[in-house]
Amino acid sequence: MLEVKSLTKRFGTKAAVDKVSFHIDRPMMIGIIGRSGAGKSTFLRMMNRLTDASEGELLFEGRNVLSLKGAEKRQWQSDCAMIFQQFNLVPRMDVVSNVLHGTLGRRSTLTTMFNLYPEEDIHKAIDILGRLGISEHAEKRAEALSGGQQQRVAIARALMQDPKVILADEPIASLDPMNAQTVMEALRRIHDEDGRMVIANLHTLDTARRYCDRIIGMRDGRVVFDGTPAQLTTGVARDIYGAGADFSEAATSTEIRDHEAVEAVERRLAKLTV
Ligand SMILES: Nc1ncnc2c1ncn2[C@@H]1O[C@H](COP(=O)(O)OP(=O)(O)OP(=O)(O)O)[C@@H](O)[C@H]1O
Repeated sequence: MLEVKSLTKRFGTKAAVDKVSFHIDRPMMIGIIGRSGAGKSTFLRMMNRLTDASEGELLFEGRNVLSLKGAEKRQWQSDCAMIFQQFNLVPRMDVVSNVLHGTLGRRSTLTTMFNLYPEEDIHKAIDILGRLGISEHAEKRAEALSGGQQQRVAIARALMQDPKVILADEPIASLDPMNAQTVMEALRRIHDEDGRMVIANLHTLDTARRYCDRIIGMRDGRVVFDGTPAQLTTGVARDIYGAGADFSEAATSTEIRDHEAVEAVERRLAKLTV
């Protein structure tokens, strides 16, 4: 289904992605983990052709997507929708119009300029918002929503393209733990219910373990781990993050904890001990 062979991207002499190879034979939810600069974003950007590869192959359903040009390349970009850490919505535009922007690839500039969307698309957008639990916000401006709700709008926009693959680049990095959980659950459901492949770059181990079927660990552009959540032991994680014996999983955790409450207690205790 997806075969990546010796995929490499160099910026000058530095290889940001260095001979990455792996094979995925069915739609799965895949987490790519690794510290900042490991090459995770560059990999996703090559996959949906935002960045050209320096070397290697990336085959999806037998087609080398790296050699696609023109209309075929645009079709591929529509087949593999991307969502980003910062949502990339139009803040002052209402939610449903933001979602309808997901159909831009197949519409003329004129109809887009005048916001002339077919009724069928409007119904589809509202149905998708309903699936993601945010249809009651359809008429609000995107900027009026919480981060987690905005990210679900971005997922809805991606779903308007009816993609085969969803690429999510740090989708929860800007969210608090509660919103992060809602967004990860939405991505998981899209995979489970629609059978779409989801590939998400994640900073945190516990999120990857909890939501993904397979985890790929990258370090300095290379794949240093490829396995199931159960195989991702603390020792392996230490290797992926290039950390020493003092490595603590908590440092990469998004577990729901009441941080503010803990900090408030710590501040109070600090005052008492002065
Ligand atoms: N356009 C670019 N020009 C030069 N170097 C780049 C460019 N894009 C990425 N890099 C370098 O490639 C390496 C991998 O970057 P990349 O953004 O893919 O890592 P990442 O694992 O996604 O990290 P982060 O989580 O911080 O985004 C880094 O050393 C980065 O500085």
